[in-house]
Amino acid sequence: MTATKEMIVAAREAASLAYVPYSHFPVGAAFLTADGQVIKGCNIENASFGLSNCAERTAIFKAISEGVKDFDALYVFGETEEPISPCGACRQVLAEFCPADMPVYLISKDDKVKETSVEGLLPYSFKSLD
Ligand SMILES: O=c1ccn([C@H]2C[C@H](O)[C@@H](CO)O2)c(=O)[nH]1
Ligand SMILES: [Zn+2]
Repeated sequence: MTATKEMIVAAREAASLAYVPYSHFPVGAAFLTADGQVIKGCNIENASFGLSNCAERTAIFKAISEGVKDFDALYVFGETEEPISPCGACRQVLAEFCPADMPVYLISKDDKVKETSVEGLLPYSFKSLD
């Protein structure tokens, strides 16, 4: 699988809705689902910093809460020089819901794309279900 222009644009668009008055660091995430839907999320911060939610978890929690669970790919965009690298919390949440070999495309501010996978982001992850 390779990254599509349309999905890179979707991840960038998702970042445009970020609520980031504290970090000023907008991030966007976009899932492509098996039935061709695009589900987007942005980071949403809070005055109580620890309550902030990353773009990746916003997107996946939106999907799961709408009954969408067949994911084909994830795109993550950040205003970074090199392709953005998701935090540990998001890696663990992705490992819960997405296939280990699902492609994850990480995108920089200049549209540099790094392809990895859910397992590539978090090898030997903790799971309590078989
Ligand atoms: O992959 C990432 C990395 C960081 N952030 C958010 C968390 C916080 O709002 C801001 C700065 O860390 O960026 C994301 O949403 N996704
Ligand atoms: Zn995160």
